[in-house]
Amino acid sequence: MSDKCGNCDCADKSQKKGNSYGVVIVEADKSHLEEVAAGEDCRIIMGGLSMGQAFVQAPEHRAKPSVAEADGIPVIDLSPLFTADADGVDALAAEVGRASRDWGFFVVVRHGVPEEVVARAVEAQREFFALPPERRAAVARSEAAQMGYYASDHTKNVRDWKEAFDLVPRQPPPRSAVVFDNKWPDDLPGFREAMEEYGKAVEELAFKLLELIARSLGLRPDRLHGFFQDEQTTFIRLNHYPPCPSPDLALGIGHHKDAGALTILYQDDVGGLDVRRQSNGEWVRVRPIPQSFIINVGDIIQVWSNDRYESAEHRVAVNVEKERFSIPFFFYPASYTMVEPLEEIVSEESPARYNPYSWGEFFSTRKNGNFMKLDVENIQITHFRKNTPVHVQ
Ligand SMILES: O=C(O)CCC(=O)C(=O)O
Ligand SMILES: [Fe+2]
Repeated sequence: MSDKCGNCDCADKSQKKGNSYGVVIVEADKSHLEEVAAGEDCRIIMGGLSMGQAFVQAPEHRAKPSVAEADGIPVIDLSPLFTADADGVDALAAEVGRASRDWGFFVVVRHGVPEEVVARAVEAQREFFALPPERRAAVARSEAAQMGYYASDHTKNVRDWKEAFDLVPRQPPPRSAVVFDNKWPDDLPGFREAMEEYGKAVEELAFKLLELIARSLGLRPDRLHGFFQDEQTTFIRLNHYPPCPSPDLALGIGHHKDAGALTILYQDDVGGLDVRRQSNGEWVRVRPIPQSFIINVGDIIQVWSNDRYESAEHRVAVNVEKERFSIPFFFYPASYTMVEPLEEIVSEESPARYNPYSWGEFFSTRKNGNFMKLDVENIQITHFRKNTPVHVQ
């Protein structure tokens, strides 16, 4: 096997050439691949990625040149959490509930995560992606040890125009199916400390948000905490989207829903995150707001709430001129959690819409799916929906 990735110049030898690991070509779809003239011949290398067929989205999934910036995505000021104002917290929970129901997404400001902690993490992230390729490759993830660097993720079998570094803010016990050992780059002073500090601060915010979600569902504030107490499978991802020569064809991340409970996302000032609005199915861009986090409820909260809240589809558009950085914190429960609609929420009139599923198994299947081309869609919560035929895209 060659010592290079089959699709670009990254060091991922597991990548087979062209279509064996790229776009699933359904007969009717073949035409759009010709727009990237014969793959290799037209390669433009940017930020270590080179444009080729594997990145080409089917026409219906591409970003349109102008997507409205959403005024509609609610911006929620969390400061009532930090004053002893019980009425303020109730009103906040109601606001979080409405946003989770109508959008599945909201932006929080005055969230309590210190500005300097975010700044140090972002600085460390930029330094990491500025390292020469061999130093990034030295901390590459593998199928057996999935934390670390990679430049070859696929969403729905189309390659994403990005590189990333995954780490866990807490070490789960070794009995988890997936190995979660962090890989820290050598000679990058302050990187590990900045990430650990960031992970701790954002986890505090995650628990506060969980409490607001529980209150908004009429549950006791700490009702959901137990799922995350000791053995969380939470991880942090540092995303780097280099400038892209064909932002009309490729995406930074293809359309998807987040599988976990909550995602707490830092984005820089470039913009590119699009959310599919639930009321009309239109894509809207989330406007960058300094010192904010974007929050989305993931599939687990959709299931716990028995569809009162919906995990919204989103994607990341890229652009020709600017690189973009983001940091999602994926707040995931312990791997032994059985995910099912909460008993307080289901009733005779509103029976459970999902069969229980094991989070650990779901998570490992999803993660392992990142390493191979799948003939069917990777595992989704729709597969556990009661009385619904399995949906394969
Ligand atoms: O980079 C972003 O804005 C979003 C990233 C995202 O959706 C993800 O990593 O799941
Ligand atoms: Fe996402």
